[in-house]
Amino acid sequence: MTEIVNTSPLASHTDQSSVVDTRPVMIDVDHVSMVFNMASEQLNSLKEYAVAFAKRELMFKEFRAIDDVSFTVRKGDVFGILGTNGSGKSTMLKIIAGVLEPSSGSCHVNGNIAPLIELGAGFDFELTARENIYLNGALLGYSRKFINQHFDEIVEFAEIEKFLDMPMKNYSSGMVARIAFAIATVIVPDVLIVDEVLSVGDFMFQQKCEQRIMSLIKEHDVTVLIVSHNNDQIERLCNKAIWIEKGHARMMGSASEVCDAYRALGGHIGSAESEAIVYDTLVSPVPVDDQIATTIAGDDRYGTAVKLSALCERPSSDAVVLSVAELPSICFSAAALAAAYDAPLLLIKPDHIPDSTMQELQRLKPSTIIVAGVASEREQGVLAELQQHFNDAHLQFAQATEPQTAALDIYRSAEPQQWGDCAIVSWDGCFGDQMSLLPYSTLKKAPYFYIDENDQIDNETWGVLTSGHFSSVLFLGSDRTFPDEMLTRLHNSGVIGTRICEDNASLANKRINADYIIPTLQQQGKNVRSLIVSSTWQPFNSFNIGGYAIENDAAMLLVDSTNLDSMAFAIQYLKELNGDINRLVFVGDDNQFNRIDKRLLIKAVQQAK
Ligand SMILES: Nc1ncnc2c1ncn2[C@@H]1O[C@H](COP(=O)(O)OP(=O)(O)OP(=O)(O)O)[C@@H](O)[C@H]1O
Repeated sequence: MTEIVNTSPLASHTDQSSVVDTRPVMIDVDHVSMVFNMASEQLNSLKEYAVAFAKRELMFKEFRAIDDVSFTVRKGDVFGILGTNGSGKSTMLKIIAGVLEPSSGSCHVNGNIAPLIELGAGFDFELTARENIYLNGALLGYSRKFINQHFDEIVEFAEIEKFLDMPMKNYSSGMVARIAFAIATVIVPDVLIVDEVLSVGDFMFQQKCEQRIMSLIKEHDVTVLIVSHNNDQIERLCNKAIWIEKGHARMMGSASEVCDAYRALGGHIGSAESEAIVYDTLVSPVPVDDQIATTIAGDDRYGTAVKLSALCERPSSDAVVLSVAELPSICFSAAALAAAYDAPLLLIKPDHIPDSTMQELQRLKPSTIIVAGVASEREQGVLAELQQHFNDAHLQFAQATEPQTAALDIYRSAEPQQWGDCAIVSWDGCFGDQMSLLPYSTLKKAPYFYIDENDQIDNETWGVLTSGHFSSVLFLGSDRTFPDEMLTRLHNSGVIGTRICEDNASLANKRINADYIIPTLQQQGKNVRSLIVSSTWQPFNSFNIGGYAIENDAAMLLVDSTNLDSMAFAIQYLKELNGDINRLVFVGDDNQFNRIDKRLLIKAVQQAK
């Protein structure tokens, strides 16, 4: 059975520095486990609890929040703790700060600690900030005289001069974080422990805290322990880090190595085998040649479509297809229409043309504009904008907004002879296969049609498919939706029907490349050397990829970068292509593919050579 979140140590790479470190050990966590006892049934009141306790009916189940974790932090280290939600980071910090006693193992801290762990602990929210500075200072062991001496410094750092005499219950969590951080760092502690504080304040304050931490480290050699969800922050501030997952230590080492592994694997689902493939690629010594990768990304889906349009030369076309970027099926049909017209596809909102799209339209100066997917009651906005800016252009609307009727409307927006002799029939949610096919459908000028809400091909669509225009139809779906009997009927009308149905989008992607895109380009004397990397679940960046793919002899590579199985499949697939590929074009911003995702796939390309 597939393990969803892996927790075993990435052992071969755990803290393998061979240099003997002679700096004093400040924190020594030795085989620490923390077991919480939780009532196994829900008890709603103290009375219920007392009754259950008296009857000896109180049952507990053990929950191991930390499981045999060991590490040492040396003087001057800035040590980061990474891990997904609930993985045990705060519990670990509480054990180090002495707030919790470990169930087994030991934890020693050498020197005094300034713990910034639970935001608001040590404050009385009915009191003013001024009173709380003395209260919290006293709890941290500072004398009144010491606080008096440093009071202005604390207030100045926390930037709360104007609110000093306001009760703290009226403070925002960011303001509470400012005071807590200012008080805790007014002395120079031996060990500073920072939990959620850095993530609560605003950006300016976070920067100020980071600067204070850096000066404590540089000027006073303070040892710092930081927990953060933001691995960029851990990488920026820390020299070493540990990754804890569901209470287990997965990896310890230099902050940059641990952060990279966490970016590639942390919180990502997938089998242990897939994780091993991704991790081995990550740590393999193959140099990363960034030159083989390009990224095409605008500020949003509209901007990305504009970038792709601008990268394609289409001297023969003076038309533009606009599609509302809401329903993928309408956009796929519109992409096919753009291919039929040899025209660019740009994206719009239902009631408005975004600025980037408008600028590209003004650059292209089309004489025909075909708009797909604008419902009649909302069309006025788009229509008015087009009439205002493109008074002389011929405007055409395909107004239907249901996948299957919109596809027919869009098909009829071109003359039959503009279409090729192949058609594609799909269902609305089948993004991956439709994306994989885009270079082929563009090349073949193949229209996309859709099954109706009863999973049936309606009579009108069937009539178009068997009109004699098409010689072949690709069906994206299983034999439940497209049964043999239907293919036979189609065959009797002189049309060859083929089903494409694989277990997942990655397998279908590979089959579509092998059976359709690579051979079709080869027939034109072209070899596929590039892959356009698109996110499996983000079709909105990729609808007008077809024209770009054809001009660049490219096939598609669909990857879900949050899924280790998908990432491992892509790595293996690139290796199987045996060095045929020498260019990757990533479509979409960092949310689709971050620098580690890109690095992994670039390495796979280089390993294949
Ligand atoms: N006092 C407690 N009793 C029972 N369970 C607890 C207790 N404190 C923490 N836990 C559980 O231990 C696990 C680890 O919690 P912890 O707060 O250490 O995680 P974390 O990594 O800091 O999470 P987050 O990133 O969400 O802050 C969680 O499942 C949590 O519910």
